[in-house]
Order: sequence, then C-alpha cells, then structure tokens
Amino acid sequence: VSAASQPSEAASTATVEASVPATMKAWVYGDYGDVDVLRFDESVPVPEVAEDQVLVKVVAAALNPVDFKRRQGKFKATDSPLPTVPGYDVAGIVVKVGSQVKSFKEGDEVYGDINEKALENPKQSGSLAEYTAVEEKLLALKPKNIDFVQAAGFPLALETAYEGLEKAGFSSGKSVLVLGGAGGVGSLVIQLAKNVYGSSRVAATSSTGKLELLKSLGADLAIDYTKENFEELPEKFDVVYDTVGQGEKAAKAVKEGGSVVCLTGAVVPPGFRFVVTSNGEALAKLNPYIEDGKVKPLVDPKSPFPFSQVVEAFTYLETGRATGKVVIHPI
Ligand SMILES: NC(=O)C1=CN([C@@H]2O[C@H](COP(=O)(O)OP(=O)(O)OC[C@H]3O[C@@H](n4cnc5c(N)ncnc54)[C@H](OP(=O)(O)O)[C@@H]3O)[C@@H](O)[C@H]2O)C=CC1
Ligand SMILES: CC[C@H]1OC(C)=C(O)C1=O
Repeated sequence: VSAASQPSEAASTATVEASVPATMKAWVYGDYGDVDVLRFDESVPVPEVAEDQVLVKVVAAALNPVDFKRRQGKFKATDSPLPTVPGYDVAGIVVKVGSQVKSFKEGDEVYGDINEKALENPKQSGSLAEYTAVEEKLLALKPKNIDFVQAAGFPLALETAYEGLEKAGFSSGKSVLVLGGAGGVGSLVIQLAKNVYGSSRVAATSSTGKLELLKSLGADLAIDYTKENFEELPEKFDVVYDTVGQGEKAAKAVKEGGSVVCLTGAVVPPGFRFVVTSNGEALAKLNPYIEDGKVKPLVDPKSPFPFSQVVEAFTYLETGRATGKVVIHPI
C-alpha cells in the first residue's frame, strides 16, 4: 500500500479527535430522589480528558445498587456536586487519550468501574452517557471472548467479589457461604471461590426459582431462603460472604476464627465491611479467568435495556430481584 494512502499518525489522531462532539446525550439528575428525578438530556458537555485519563465512547453501561443509593442521597456527604450523570460500569472504545496515558491508545476496547472510591467524590459525569472520561489505571482491555454488554456488567461487581474474598483471606480448600448467590456480586463470588480459589465447598442462598442457577455457577449446596434458615443449619463455613445485609445471621453461620464479609447493612463481629476500590490491574489479573470460561458473565434476561429505558432499568434493579447484571445497550 503506497504511503500516500496512509494518513500520518497526527492526521489520524486529529481525525478521531475531530469526530468527538462538544456535547452528548446522557441521563442526568439535578436533585436527589427516586427514578422520577432522572432526565434524558441531549446536550450535556462531553467531559474533558485529564492528562492521566482516556475518553471512552460508551458502548454499554451496567447499573449497580450504588447508583440508585447515590441518587437517593444516601452518600450526599461525600458525593460530587449535582447535577450528576450516573453510572459506574462502562465498556467501550477509547477515542482520545491524555498526554500522560501509557497503557491505552485510540481504538482500544476497554472496560472498568470509572470511580476509584465508590463513595468518595464519584465522577459528576458517569457512564450513562455517550462518552465518559476515566483514569487509565481504572480500566483494562476487554477480553476478546465477551461482548460489550457482558463486559460492562463485570467491573464493580467482579472487583467487589474479588476484594471481599481477598480481605477475608479466602484460599484453596476453604468453604464459603454466599448470601445472595444470584445477584451481580454473589454470582461472581460463587465462581471465583469455586473456579479460581479452589474452594472445598461453596454454598449459596436464593429464592426457589434460582437454585439451579446457583448450582450451574458452581455452588455445591443451594439453599432456598424461602424454605429454610441457613443460620440454623449444622454446617458452618470458613467465610460467609453477605451481599444481602444479613450480617447478624451470617455471624451464626461462620466457623470459629472464620470471616464474614458484609457489603451492606449491620456488621456483627466477626463481620467486617469494606467499600470497593476500582482497580484496572485487578480486572487485568482476572481477565484470563474470563477468557478461559472459569468466570462467566451473568446478564439478567431482561437486559440489555436500550438507552431510552434507563428509568425502566433502574425500576427493575430496585426491586432487588435482578439475576446477574442489568445492562444498558445500545448507547
Ligand atoms: N460495599 C461495597 O463496596 C459494595 C456493596 N454492594 C451492595 O451489595 C448488595 C448487593 O449488590 P448486587 O449483587 O449488585 O445486588 P443485586 O441487585 O444484583 O442483587 C439482586 C439479587 O439479590 C438476591 N437476594 C435479595 N434478597 C435476598 C436474600 N434475602 N437472600 C438471598 N438472596 C437475596 C435476589 O435473589 P432472589 O430474587 O432469589 O431473592 C437477586 O438475584 C447491594 O446492597 C449493594 O449496594 C455492592 C457492591 C459493592
Ligand atoms: C456502604 C456500601 C455501599 O458501597 C457500595 C458500592 C454499595 O453498593 C453500598 O451499598
């Protein structure tokens, strides 16, 4: 191919940057409240890219409970100023890179949780938008064997599942009880415990209709919480991973010297609480398990919701019945 037909590096960069508009479509809320505060705005400023950030053209964005808890004002003391474009999880394509960025280039397919500290000054301009700016250290290259919808659902939930097991000192041969095994986080705790850490025994709770799903994810024991109380079972576990705010009951199911991971609700010794930290290196470390099928994406059957149906998507997530992740696509 003759040189003449190959645009210079500068020309191609300029071409890509020139294609980035000054404004974009995004979901925004200017007040805290229920889903009624959400507005679809067709003229939101495209975020500027800091020197350590990339601009991502959003292909898919996943919802997390932290999104609606934040919108309800539960974390207003440490929130960034309103108005807010919500959304933590993103999967998309790099269209612009900051001057200090080293790990990514234009055209890279990436995914990640855009807020390093979930509750400390989360970004004003989130992933429920056509573009979002995010530090390169919070992103990883999207595994080739999953699509953007599947990738968008991983970051916050997978990083939470992993960070909680690490903090609990989980390791090969240990047993774990997962409270909420069908949820975004719980479904990944089951898979990580079984297929990555080499757990000796994985138990998990859900309602009747999701028990077979728990077993398909790797649970050796699926407990129907509508029929029995896990804390009354004779079997105790090295780790209890509570994703449903049952810290008090969880403390009764853990072995002497074991750990209870509490994501929400009351924390009763030996339980501990943590708030997830977004980390691109953790995602990159887990990529091989996604690529070899040891960790599979679980996207709720009602997903993906189109960009126009973000209110419906949040309404569904807020029922507390989602099976895996609620994802928005196309955007
Ligand atoms: N501290 C932190 O850093 C983080 C905290 N969180 C918090 O953890 C919680 C879980 O998050 P996530 O997994 O995304 O939530 P999801 O919305 O994905 O959870 C929905 C699932 O929870 C299950 N569930 C609800 N109640 C129970 C119950 N009593 N027993 C067993 N399963 C139950 C439902 O199954 P069924 O229909 O069968 O009841 C459903 O499949 C949220 O409160 C979230 O805010 C999440 C991430 C990070
Ligand atoms: C205090 C836990 C809080 O942090 C995240 C990320 C959630 O989803 C919460 O409920």
